[in-house]
Amino acid sequence: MASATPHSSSIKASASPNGASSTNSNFSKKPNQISFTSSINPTPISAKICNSNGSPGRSSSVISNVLKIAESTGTAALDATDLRAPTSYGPRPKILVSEKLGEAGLQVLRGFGEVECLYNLSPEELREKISSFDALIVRSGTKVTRQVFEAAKGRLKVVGRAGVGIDNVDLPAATEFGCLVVNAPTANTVAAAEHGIALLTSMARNVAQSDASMKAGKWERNKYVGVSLVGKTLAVMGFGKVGSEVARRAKGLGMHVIAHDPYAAADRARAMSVDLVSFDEAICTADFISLHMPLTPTTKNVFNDHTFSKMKKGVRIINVARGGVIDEDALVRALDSGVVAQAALDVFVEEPPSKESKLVQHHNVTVTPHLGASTKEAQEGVAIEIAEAVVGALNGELSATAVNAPMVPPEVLSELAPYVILAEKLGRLAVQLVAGGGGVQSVKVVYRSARDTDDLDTRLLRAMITKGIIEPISSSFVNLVNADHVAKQKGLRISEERVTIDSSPESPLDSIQINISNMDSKFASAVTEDGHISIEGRVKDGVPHLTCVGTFDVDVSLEGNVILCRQVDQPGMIGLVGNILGQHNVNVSFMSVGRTAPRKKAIMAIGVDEAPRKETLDDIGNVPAIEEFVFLDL
Ligand SMILES: NC(=O)C1=CN([C@@H]2O[C@H](COP(=O)(O)OP(=O)(O)OC[C@H]3O[C@@H](n4cnc5c(N)ncnc54)[C@H](O)[C@@H]3O)[C@@H](O)[C@H]2O)C=CC1
Ligand SMILES: O=C(O)C(=O)COP(=O)(O)O
Repeated sequence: MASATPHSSSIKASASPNGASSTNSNFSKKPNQISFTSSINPTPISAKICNSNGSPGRSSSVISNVLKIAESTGTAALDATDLRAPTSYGPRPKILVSEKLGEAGLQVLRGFGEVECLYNLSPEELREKISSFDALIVRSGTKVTRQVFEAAKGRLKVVGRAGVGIDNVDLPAATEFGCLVVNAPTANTVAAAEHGIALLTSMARNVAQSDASMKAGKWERNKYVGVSLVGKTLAVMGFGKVGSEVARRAKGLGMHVIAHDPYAAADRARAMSVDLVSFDEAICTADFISLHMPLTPTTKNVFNDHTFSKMKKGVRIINVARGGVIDEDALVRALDSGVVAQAALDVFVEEPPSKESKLVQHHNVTVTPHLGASTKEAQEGVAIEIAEAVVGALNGELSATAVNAPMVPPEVLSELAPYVILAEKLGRLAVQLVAGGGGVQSVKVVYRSARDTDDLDTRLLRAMITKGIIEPISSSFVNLVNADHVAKQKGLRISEERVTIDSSPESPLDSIQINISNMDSKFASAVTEDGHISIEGRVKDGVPHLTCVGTFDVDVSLEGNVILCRQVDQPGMIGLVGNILGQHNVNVSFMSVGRTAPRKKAIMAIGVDEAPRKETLDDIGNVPAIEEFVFLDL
């Protein structure tokens, strides 16, 4: 075999409309196309793919991990099991439920996997046990820290938060470990809003304090004179799901409602006759302030000495969001000074707070032990919502409530399914064309599509290209959750370019091209004039095809592995190589030849079911007309 030779810049493929021709075992020649039918299975099947040593290797997950191929129909159904860690959980995944979950949700989980409910685990116990589980379901009481993900040793694939707030889950760590986090964002909205209103009204009328007084044998009618709500201004801080439900109910009580939320749409507020105002205007003008923003680095301690000092004297504060948005010591000071007349709190920086907490003990403070979501109805709803999300995620579906992965609607997903396989396979092929394999730093992906730019979500495709490029050359496990993170860690920069073509926008993509810059190739013909290793693929009848290598057009379905040969175009080459493979019991699934001109240089792309042994490849290399060749393991 001749070693890789410099690529001729004048090469231009031209054989068929796409410049390629395919071969057929019976060599029946169609104009510009010969199709090889002896071992072709036109429908994608879950192919057993072997490593070069012939054993089923990690590459076998290429198809099965990304897609479940429906063998009976030949249609590909997306199963984004790349959300899973590489360890397999067998038929019954194990699910740890670490806090009380509604029975209906537990039933959904039990129908799918082995469920263990272990409430009140200490952090140490959780870390000890977590590596035996594929999924963890928590509420607000379990801290899912980086140490938990580390202790999971790659087995934990999904954390389900049975509720809204995910501040108890270390999201960056989850993402780094490729663990999907899903929550149940809607089922407890009404419960939380109702609790907010309960706290508002009971605080205004001293219900809790007077109840305690009566139970202590007293009758203190003059002490517990309350304040009326009607006509008072309520500032809703965070006009999201809970905040807007609180606003709606407060309006029903005759209150004037204003809201502050930097991200809320003004027309949604207007439709409810709520004025969206600045933070300062909200806190300076309100008689009551109800907190409904998430705890984030920006909202942490946003209510502090400084902001309390701006409030109207005698303001009343309700918090059913998160304790951490208030500096609790500052609130005690504001209560003592009378700036804040009363507070009603469901949530605390530390839960449970210490028994000596001055805030909890304060006579002007009403407290509940994080009960916002605790209605029967909400708990059943949340349990079902999270159980379905976790089961879906373990089944490899992309979740609509994913917190750390793109949420891709099912219709987009099914349309993109074959392109997702194509993207990963092109990534795998491209990196194997690099001399030495590793060290790839800069990849440009060109998507040709007739669709508008915002009508094509390429995040999935980019993630799968990243996976394809990184996994064959490292021990990293890449999925949709951690693809960008792993790429960054490896110093791999993937830039994307969209080329709009004049064609039917019915299919989302015409082609995907991958270009790797500044790297030598072990197959010189894959290098373009401007020095990139370049390959391109398309989806044909739902099946991914390799359609261009360097400047040579080819056409090989990417269902098995691929051998690329560059040779002098001459009669008998297809038969010669086909014979060698046949003699070595290697099943050819597809062959295609792309050439510059008759009897000049040609590239033969051969799809093979099995990985050829070294002797087979040596025999191919010994064919005098073959100038270079490469075996690419899919
Ligand atoms: N006490 C309890 O049992 C419950 C507490 N919650 C908590 O209530 C909070 C809100 O929940 P949802 O309404 O379901 O969430 P959501 O996401 O629908 O609403 C949160 C809103 O806060 C806004 N926001 C973000 N940063 C803000 C800032 N700096 N200032 C003002 N607004 C800001 C967002 O734009 C969003 O509109 C969450 O923190 C959640 O954990 C929710 C349910 C039960
Ligand atoms: O959904 C939320 O954000 C809540 O705070 C509810 O918490 P819980 O599930 O009751 O521990």
